Amino acid sequence: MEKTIKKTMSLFEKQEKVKLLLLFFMMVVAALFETLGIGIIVPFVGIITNPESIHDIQFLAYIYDNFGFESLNSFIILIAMMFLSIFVLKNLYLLVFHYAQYKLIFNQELKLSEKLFESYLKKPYTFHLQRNSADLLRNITIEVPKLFQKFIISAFQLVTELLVAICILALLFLVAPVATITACVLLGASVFVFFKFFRTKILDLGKEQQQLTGSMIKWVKQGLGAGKEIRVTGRESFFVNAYSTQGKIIASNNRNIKLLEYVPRPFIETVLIVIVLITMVIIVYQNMGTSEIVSTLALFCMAAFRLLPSINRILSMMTAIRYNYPALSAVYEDLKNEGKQVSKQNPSFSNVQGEKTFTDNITLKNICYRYPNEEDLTINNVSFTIPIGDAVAFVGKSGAGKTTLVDIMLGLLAPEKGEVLIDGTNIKDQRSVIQQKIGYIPQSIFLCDDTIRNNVAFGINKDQITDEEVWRALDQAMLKDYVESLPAQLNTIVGERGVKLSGGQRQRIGIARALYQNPEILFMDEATSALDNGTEKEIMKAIDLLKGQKTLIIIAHRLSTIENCDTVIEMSRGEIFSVNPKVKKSVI
Ligand SMILES: Nc1ncnc2c1ncn2[C@@H]1O[C@H](COP(=O)(O)OP(=O)(O)OP(=O)(O)O)[C@@H](O)[C@H]1O
Repeated sequence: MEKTIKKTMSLFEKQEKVKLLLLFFMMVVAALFETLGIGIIVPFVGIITNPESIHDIQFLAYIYDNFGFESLNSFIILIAMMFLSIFVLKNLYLLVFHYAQYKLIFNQELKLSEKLFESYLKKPYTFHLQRNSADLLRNITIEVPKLFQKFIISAFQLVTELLVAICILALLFLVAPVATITACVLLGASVFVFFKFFRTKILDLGKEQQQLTGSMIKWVKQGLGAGKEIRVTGRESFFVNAYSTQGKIIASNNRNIKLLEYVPRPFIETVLIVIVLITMVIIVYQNMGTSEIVSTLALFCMAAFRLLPSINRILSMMTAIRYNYPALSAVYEDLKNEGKQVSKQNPSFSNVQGEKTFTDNITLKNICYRYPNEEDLTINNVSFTIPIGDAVAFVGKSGAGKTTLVDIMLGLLAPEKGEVLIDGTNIKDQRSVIQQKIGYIPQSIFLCDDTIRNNVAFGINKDQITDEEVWRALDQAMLKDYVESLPAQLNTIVGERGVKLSGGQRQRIGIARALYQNPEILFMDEATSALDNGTEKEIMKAIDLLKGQKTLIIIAHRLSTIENCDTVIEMSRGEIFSVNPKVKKSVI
């Protein structure tokens, strides 16, 4: 319990905790209002059954005597109006309270899902190598809402209901202590037995549900992601079956949890009927006067009327909290050790070619790298220096470690041993400068379902994009003529993952994207392999024009791509096999 509260609180910042505390006080007032609504039943019924009793209540007698009431009947109308006003006030307050509660909860939900999304984007690349994106998608879009709308709201409502129940029971205790104590013992024991029995089962169901939801998202993603291959080979049913296997277990779990939420209702109802009957017997045996018996019974019936849904809710809130606890764990684990949320403002962007930031060289010193959970080193003691302004090519058989080495130079993977220096400074220590000055063209380009302009000026605010620079980059990537021929030109939407473009056009958008920011160092990881020989030659010609202005680091399988490089480094099994080899087609 303490751990759960700590975990929950760690998701909120100081200011938000203050708001939560405020909400807690509002909750206490709400519970008092609820109790007041029930508590005033006793004097009200007492006055109706015995109007003369107003003379025994000092406050009412004062009003009756001093405000010119001529008959008890007109005074009873006033009392009824007061009674109604208290109820209206109570319900208005509850409306405001619920508004404040939902406002805080849903604002926090948005904040936390943003924080989680941001933290995933900023996690080291190795984190993403080890986690399935379906689980991350599930955490942001399903677990965070579940955490707030099911876990936290249930916790809030549980506290409110508990407070209401305690206040009502305290009120009952004042009127009829013996009957109330009997009721408390019976009710407490019933709730305890119920939970003792189903506690573990509920938590296990919650955990399984979370894992299965991730699996279902994974199968949908995989099925839709491989749409073309699936249609060609007619394997749709394989994916549908895999999806529905998980779905069936989810459906059966949902049925079980709904049943567990329902079971307490008839059970508690029976217990409460027994309690009311016992209470009546106790009251009758206590030899009270008729009016007292009627008003006490009215109080008990009203209390039972309010307590029954309250206790039902307490039980279903306890089930919901337990069932949705895994959502808290998932979000907490992924946000653990995250610092404060950073500003949503994009870092300033400049693609103006000015004075060079890097002037000397890029040096790799004794780099060793091992992928997480792997035994063998993928990169083994690699050292070399690339003078700034040079064009260097990495060649070697598939799996030799070229991409891994480039990922290390990009700062995506942190070496187990050794360091990458640019102009003598470790890249770790100049991260933001490097992000501005490095361009990277990967093997396959990720395109957003957006315009060509926004895909070239990727992740840059609209007001910072210059169309001339977009055209310049498209020109360098040999795509200007094509884009000019389109009716919407730069405003053309490329479709999801660029489906409205050819493979070569997609790749060229990626090249234009890297060139748009005028990088000083350009990494190309088989960037032109999807292009036909003619287009590749043209692009390489354009890239060759950048020689001297930019440092070019190229991984390529085609001889033609690297023929103008200053240095060719041949890799084999994670090591440098030779430098400037007589490149044969077989090694590339
Ligand atoms: N995330 C990973 N986890 C474990 N091993 C990996 C991972 N990524 C790559 N490897 C392994 O590291 C080795 C080097 O892979 P890398 O992608 O660097 O080779 P490459 O030379 O770029 O190959 P290619 O030319 O085919 O792209 C391979 O044996 C590969 O199986």
